[in-house]
Amino acid sequence: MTPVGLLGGTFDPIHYGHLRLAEEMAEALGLDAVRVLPTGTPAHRGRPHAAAADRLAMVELAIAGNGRLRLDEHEVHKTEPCYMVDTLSELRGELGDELPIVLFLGADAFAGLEGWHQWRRLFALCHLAVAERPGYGLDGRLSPALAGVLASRQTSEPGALAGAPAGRVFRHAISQLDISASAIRTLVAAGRSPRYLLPDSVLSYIAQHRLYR
Ligand SMILES: Nc1ncnc2c1ncn2[C@@H]1O[C@H](COP(=O)(O)OP(=O)(O)OP(=O)(O)O)[C@@H](O)[C@H]1O
Ligand SMILES: O=C(O)c1ccc[n+]([C@@H]2O[C@H](COP(=O)([O-])O)[C@@H](O)[C@H]2O)c1
Repeated sequence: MTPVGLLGGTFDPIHYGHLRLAEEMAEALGLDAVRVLPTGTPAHRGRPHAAAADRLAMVELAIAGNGRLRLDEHEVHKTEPCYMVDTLSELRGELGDELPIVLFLGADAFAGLEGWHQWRRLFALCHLAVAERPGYGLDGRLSPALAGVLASRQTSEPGALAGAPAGRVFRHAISQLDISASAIRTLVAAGRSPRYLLPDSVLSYIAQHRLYR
């Protein structure tokens, strides 16, 4: 069964690092659909700088015209903290237990996985696809628990993810783009240009709505 991809994020704002992660991981795994899931109220970090409605609008602008990327609104309208295990359980209720779901993560997010709510349950709900990210090498730096997860669950075989609904970890080296939402916010706040780090349509939205000043 062709798995469905899921890219969660605060997207404050969405940028080319996110978009290349979605595109390259989907291509590597042969996926037709990736759900792009902006979080409403993150459980794990401070309140986002832009309102949920603005982050949602920027995601819509960024993915427009890419038939493989679809907005997923499961979290963005929620005012209570969003936990991925809950979102995945909701998705399982809608998509069924058989469809493989692949959660895309940058290496920084994977390295912090133990801090996630009921993190071990994730492996019963989805696969993980972990992308290398500049400044966040994984080898030799993981906690014993996460190193154990890789040792027992890692695969470099896309077919292993299609053959089961959940439980494997696929690692893939995507284009290394040293782009972060926080660096973009810092540039905007300093009156400097973040152009070419994110789509022009998103940049225009930021300017029009005077975000991150
Ligand atoms: N440049 C990048 N390369 C690879 N993965 C990335 C990149 N930027 C973000 N990601 C991944 O995308 C997901 C969502 O990231 P998030 O929305 O927090 O963006 P961010 O740029 O890390 O934000 P911030 O700087 O505010 O922390 C996470 O899994 C993160 O690891
Ligand atoms: O469920 C959790 O406890 C949890 C803890 C940290 C992060 N997440 C999710 O991981 C995704 C990436 O987080 P972030 O902070 O890099 O935007 C996003 O979808 C978050 O909701 C989820």
